[in-house]
Amino acid sequence: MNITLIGSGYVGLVTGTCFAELGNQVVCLDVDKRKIDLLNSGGVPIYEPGLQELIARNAAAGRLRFTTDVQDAVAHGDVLFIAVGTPPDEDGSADLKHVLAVARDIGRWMQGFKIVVNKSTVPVGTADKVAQAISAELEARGHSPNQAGPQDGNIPSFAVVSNPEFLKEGAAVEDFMRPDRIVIGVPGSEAGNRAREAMRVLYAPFNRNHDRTYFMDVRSAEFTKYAANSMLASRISFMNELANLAEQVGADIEMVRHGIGSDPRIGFNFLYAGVGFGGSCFPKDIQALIKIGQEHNSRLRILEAVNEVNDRQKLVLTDKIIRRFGDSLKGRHFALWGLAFKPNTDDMREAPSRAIIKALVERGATICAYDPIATEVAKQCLAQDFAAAPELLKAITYSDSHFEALNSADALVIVTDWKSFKSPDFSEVKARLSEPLLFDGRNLYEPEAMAELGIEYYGIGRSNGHQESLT
Ligand SMILES: NC(=O)C1=CN([C@@H]2O[C@H](COP(=O)(O)OP(=O)(O)OC[C@H]3O[C@@H](n4cnc5c(N)ncnc54)[C@H](O)[C@@H]3O)[C@@H](O)[C@H]2O)C=CC1
Ligand SMILES: O=C(O)[C@H]1O[C@H](OP(=O)(O)OP(=O)(O)OC[C@H]2O[C@@H](n3ccc(=O)[nH]c3=O)[C@H](O)[C@@H]2O)[C@H](O)[C@@H](O)[C@@H]1O
Repeated sequence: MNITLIGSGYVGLVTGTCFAELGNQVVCLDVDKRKIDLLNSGGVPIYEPGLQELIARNAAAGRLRFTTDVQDAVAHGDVLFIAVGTPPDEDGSADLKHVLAVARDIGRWMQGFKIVVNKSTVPVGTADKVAQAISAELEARGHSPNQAGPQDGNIPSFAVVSNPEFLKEGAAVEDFMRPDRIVIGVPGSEAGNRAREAMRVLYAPFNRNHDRTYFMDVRSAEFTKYAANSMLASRISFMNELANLAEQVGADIEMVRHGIGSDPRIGFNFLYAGVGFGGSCFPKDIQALIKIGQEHNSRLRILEAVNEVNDRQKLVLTDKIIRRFGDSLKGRHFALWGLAFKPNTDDMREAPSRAIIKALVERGATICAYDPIATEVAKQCLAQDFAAAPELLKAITYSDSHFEALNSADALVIVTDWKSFKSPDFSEVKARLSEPLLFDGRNLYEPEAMAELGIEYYGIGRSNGHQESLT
């Protein structure tokens, strides 16, 4: 099948590359010329395990190409995926300017029948707005908009489908290739029926052992995406809130996690307490759903709390540091392991490390940070964060060795749960730190083991560390 991905970021690039891997002819379009030039010269603009090899293989096989030429990209695809960003507007609602710009581009250039697929995360009702934007362009070209069904091959007609994406960064290729489910919302029309059949064929390779596809109406598909992210984020904030209470009552959240996760109705996934959720999606999607609720006079109180708890949680580790050292951290130096919002990605969007670094540096501390992948992206993001006080940036240095980052630090602060942090040589850690002191925002280690090693250890929700000495 001929497929076009409009927007070649985390979702567009992974989706396009994976469809090419399955034998489709794929064009990835982006407005960012630097991104496309980089892709055309064999580079990959994001870090995602396995992606580079897949891109190289499929580009070499002639199944995958990259362009900034909208007309060419729209002409190529029988299926046009919209995979552009939907960032939060000032009031928290999803900003659809990129999605609607793409819809207009499609309407401006399309010939014949096109299946337009919203893969971006968008509010309920967006498919209708996309259809209106395409129709307006078609009318401007002198065509009467025809969503009903293509009788003549050259007359522009289309169906707008919702196919939200559930992949996780850091495991995007794996998640895309082995999805739990494929949600497809199709309109109830002749064009919709044709789109449904095309989507069934496109996704057939994922359904060989059992059918994972859920066909539904467009609005339910759009809503499903927000519901899934909201449910996952709620679990995390719930566990974080319980972790904070566990410290007060002398319980260990890791024990509690095992105790509840073993109930299959609850399950073990997404029950890890930590420094709060970050990334480009949970924070913005929750805000967007809250906003949708407000607009429909249906306030989502639980989600409001999920966000509030998360904002607070990003500073829980800093609070522990302040309680240990006092409010001024002038003269204190910290080693910080992990900048990315989660392991296996270089994505720094809404990363808890940004809030933690800001809070420490504003109190006078200096930091040496190490991240296996995200350092370069982090430097750019932190430059933005400190735009109003650029002199504070000097307080942050970076190391390309996690051990060297420890040298002469007053404590080690762990923010991201990269695998390579899980079993460090603790004698080396102790030798390099000026004090054997560890603030672990991801509960990577056991408090008892740390005590045996003579390391003063503070986790999240762990009563049997040194938490009591902070209160
Ligand atoms: N990042 C993730 O893990 C997931 C993201 N999503 C959703 O997918 C959407 C895309 O997210 P990401 O891929 O992370 O965004 P991204 O920011 O990495 O990529 C978006 C790309 O679209 C391009 N773009 C913007 N306007 C354009 C236009 N008019 N024509 C062509 N290209 C244009 C940008 O230059 C950028 O390269 C969002 O709605 C997001 O919520 C959904 C599931 C997972
Ligand atoms: O819509 C999206 O963009 C995506 O958002 C999330 O994926 P992602 O943000 O890439 O990463 P997650 O693995 O979900 O982690 C999000 C944040 O939650 C944190 N987290 C996750 C799990 C957990 O138990 N505890 C916890 O604090 C992570 O550290 C990270 O900061 C969802 O998991 C994907 O299904 C969805 O497609």
